[in-house]
Amino acid sequence: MKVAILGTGYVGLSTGVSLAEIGHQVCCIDVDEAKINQLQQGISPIYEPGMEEFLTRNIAAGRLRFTTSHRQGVAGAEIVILAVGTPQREDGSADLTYLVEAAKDLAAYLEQETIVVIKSTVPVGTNDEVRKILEANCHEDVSVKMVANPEFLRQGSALKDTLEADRIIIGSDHQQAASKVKEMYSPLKVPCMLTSVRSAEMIKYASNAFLATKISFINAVANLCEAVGADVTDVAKGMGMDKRIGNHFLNAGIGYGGSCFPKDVKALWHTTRNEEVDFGVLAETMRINDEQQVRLVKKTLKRFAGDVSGKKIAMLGLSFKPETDDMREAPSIKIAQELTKLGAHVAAYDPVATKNAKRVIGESISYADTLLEAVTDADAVLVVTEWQEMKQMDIASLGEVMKQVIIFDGRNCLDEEQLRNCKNIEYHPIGRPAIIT
Ligand SMILES: NC(=O)c1ccc[n+]([C@@H]2O[C@H](COP(=O)([O-])OP(=O)(O)OC[C@H]3O[C@@H](n4cnc5c(N)ncnc54)[C@H](O)[C@@H]3O)[C@@H](O)[C@H]2O)c1
Ligand SMILES: O=c1ccn([C@@H]2O[C@H](COP(=O)(O)OP(=O)(O)O[C@H]3O[C@H](CO)[C@@H](O)[C@H](O)[C@H]3O)[C@@H](O)[C@H]2O)c(=O)[nH]1
Repeated sequence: MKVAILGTGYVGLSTGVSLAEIGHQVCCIDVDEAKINQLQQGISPIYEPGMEEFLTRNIAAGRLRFTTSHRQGVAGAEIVILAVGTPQREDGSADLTYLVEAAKDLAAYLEQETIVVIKSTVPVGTNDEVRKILEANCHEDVSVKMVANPEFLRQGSALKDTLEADRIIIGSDHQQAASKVKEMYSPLKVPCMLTSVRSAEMIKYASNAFLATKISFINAVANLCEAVGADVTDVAKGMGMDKRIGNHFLNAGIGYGGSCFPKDVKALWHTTRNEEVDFGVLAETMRINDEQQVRLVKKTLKRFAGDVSGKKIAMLGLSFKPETDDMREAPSIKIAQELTKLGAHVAAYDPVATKNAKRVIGESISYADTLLEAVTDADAVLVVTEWQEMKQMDIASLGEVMKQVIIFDGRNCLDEEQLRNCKNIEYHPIGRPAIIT
């Protein structure tokens, strides 16, 4: 099938290479010339495991190409997928500016049989609004066929999530269009659910809000565990053994970040307010998350009797999760700001996100080239992102370089056995008893 994709971000690019991989002829379009230049050479503008191999293989096979020209990219496409960003506005609602622009860019090149798929995360009713824009700007003979097809991939495992998704949601009021989109995905052998456009749009927000709520719930349980002397890791394991609860997304830590959960919970909250529907749990989810993101700062401050000024704090991890260089809404941002405000000197290390972090956090903190450089002479270590490198660090040798080995683990990711075998360390996880040797 001939497919065009507008937007080569995490979603557009992952979708593009995956559809090429299963045999479709894919053209990815982006307004960002620098991105397209890189992609044409098989270079991925984002850090995503496996992406460059997929790019190189499919470009070489002639199934994948990149352009800045909407006309060239869309010409002859049976399916056009919109995967542009839908960031949040000041008031928390979804900003649809890019989507509206993309629809206008696309409209003139729509052909009679083209199906338009919205993959971006959009508030309920957006497909109908985009249809109106397309109808107002396309050739008069074209009858616009829309399909809502939200995306559920996670950054860091985007390709695996796309190729081995749990489900594909196809929302359309046009049966033939829905069947065609189902056929496009058929080589993946992933269950497809056909539904209405509005239900498809809602499924995306409800899923993200539910997962975010699960995280805030377990973080609140973690804080309670600390107060009453229980261990949240065991509590989550015991809860998760109940199939009705499930063991996924019950890792307590320093809250959710990233380009999706924070903005999507806010956008859904905004919709509930507009519709005057009471959904207070969303407000609590956001409130708990805001507090949880600075939990490590509070713990550090308490440990140093309320004064961290002049202390060197090593911050291990900057990206919002491992295996990505994305800094959007990463807890590291708030942690760096708060510690700096308190007069601490933060030395941060991340295997891939430093370049992006410098743009977001700026020069108020220092950036180490290695983990060892960050922890040398530090008064405390904060584990902020659970990269493999952090999980595998040699805790026993920290004593040789740090002033004193005090570790605050915001992801509960360090090896307990190793910690217990080390001498003269203090280890403070989230929602679990401290280990002091
Ligand atoms: N990032 C994720 O993990 C993820 C997962 C599922 C869903 N989503 C949703 O998917 C959408 C895209 O997210 P993303 O993270 O890939 O965004 P992104 O910001 O990484 O990429 C969007 C791309 O669209 C391009 N673009 C903007 N206007 C354009 C136009 N008129 N024509 C062509 N290209 C244009 C931009 O230059 C950019 O490269 C959002 O709605 C997001 O909420 C994201
Ligand atoms: O048990 C958990 C699981 C996740 N997180 C945090 O939650 C955030 C989001 O993690 P994750 O969901 O793995 O990454 P995303 O790439 O943001 O993916 C989410 O957002 C995407 C965009 O909408 C959706 O497509 C995915 O299904 C959804 O998982 C990160 O800060 C994680 O550290 C936790 O704190 N505890």
